[in-house]
Amino acid sequence: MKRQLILEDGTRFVGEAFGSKRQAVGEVVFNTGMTGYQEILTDPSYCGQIVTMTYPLIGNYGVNRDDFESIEPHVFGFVVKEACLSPSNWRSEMTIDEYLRMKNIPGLAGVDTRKLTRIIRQHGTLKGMICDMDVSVTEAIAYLKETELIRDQVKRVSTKSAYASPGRGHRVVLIDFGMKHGILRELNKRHCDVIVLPYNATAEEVLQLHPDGVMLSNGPGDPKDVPEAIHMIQGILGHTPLFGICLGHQLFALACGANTEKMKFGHRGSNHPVQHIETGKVAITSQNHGYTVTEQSLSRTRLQVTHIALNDGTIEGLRHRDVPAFTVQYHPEASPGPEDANDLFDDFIAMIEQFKKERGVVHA
Ligand SMILES: NC(=O)CC[C@H](N)C(=O)O
Repeated sequence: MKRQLILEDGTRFVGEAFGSKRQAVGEVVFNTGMTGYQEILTDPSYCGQIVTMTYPLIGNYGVNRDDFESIEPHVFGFVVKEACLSPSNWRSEMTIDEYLRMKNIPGLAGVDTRKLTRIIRQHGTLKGMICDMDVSVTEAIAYLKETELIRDQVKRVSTKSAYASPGRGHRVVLIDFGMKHGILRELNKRHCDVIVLPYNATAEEVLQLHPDGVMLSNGPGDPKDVPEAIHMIQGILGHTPLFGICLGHQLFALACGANTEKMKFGHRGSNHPVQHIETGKVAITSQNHGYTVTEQSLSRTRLQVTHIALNDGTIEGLRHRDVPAFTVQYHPEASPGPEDANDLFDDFIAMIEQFKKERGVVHA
C-alpha cells in the first residue's frame, strides 16, 4: 500500500507503508547509524520525532527482546529506504514490520532517505507528516502550519513514580527524563543501589534519599521546556556529586547559568568523534541530540568545557570548577554504538568515592 511523507516545505516522498497505518506528525530527523535501529526506536529521546535512517537496509537482523532501550518506543514515525521483512539472525523474534504494527508506529519504506537527509541538512530539521495518498501537498502544508509540535515530551516519557533497582554499592538517585536502559545497566554493573525518580522530583525529595551521587538522564525535547528540573539541579549542586548525559547535560548547563540553543540538524548517529581537551584523546561516540550548550554563554558561569565535537566544534562535555559535577552531550552508555566513553561511569564512581572521603562518610 502506497503512503507518503510530506515536509512543511512541500517536498513529498512516496513510499510503501509498513508498521501502523495511522497518520503521524513530527520533527523529521536523520540518524546515520548503520545498525542499532532497535535501540533508536526505543530511545525515548526521539519522542515527537519522525526518524529516517541514512543506512539503506533496516530490519535485516530482526527485532529481539534484549536490545530495547525502554519498554515502550516513543518515536512518532520511521522512514527507511528498504525495510527487510525476512530477517536473518538467531536472536530475531519478529520483523520490524510486526514490531511497528504492534506498537502502533507508522513506517514508510522505499524512500530515498539520503535525499531526504540532504534536504534536512540544507534547511535544518523540518516538520513532516506521514499520511495516506489522498492528502494533497497543499492540505498537508496547511495542516503542518497549524499543528504545533508537542513540548511535553519529558512528562510523557518519564516514569510516573519512583522505583528502586537495588544494589549493595553506592546510593545513586537517577532522574528519569526519558532514560535509556543503558544508563541503569551501567550503574547496576557497578553495583550501585539505584533509585529512579520522575523528572519533576524536587531537590528536597532527591536529598531526602541521602544519595552518594545523582545521575541526570538523557531525554527528549528542548531543555528549556523542563524548568522544574533546572530548579531541582540548582538545589542539589554541591550537596552531592552529579553526572549528566545529553538532556541531563543541557539541564545542568542551564542550571549553572549557561544557555542552550537549537542546532540546525543535530547529531544523531553512532560514529561521532569527540575530543577530550585535556588529554587530546578522541572517542568515537553514540549521539542523539538537536540542542547544544551555547559556548559564548559559558563566560558568565563556573563551567569549563572538557570535550568538543570534532565534526563541528560544538560543546560535548562540561565540568563545574567548584563542585563535583560533570556532564556529557554524547552517550557513554552507547546502546547503540561504540563503548569508547564507557569509563565515564567509572569516573562518576571515583567522584562519589572522593566526595565521601572528603566528607568522612562511612556508609557503603
Ligand atoms: N538524547 C538526549 O538526551 C537529547 C537531548 C535533547 N532532547 C536534544 O535533542 O538535544
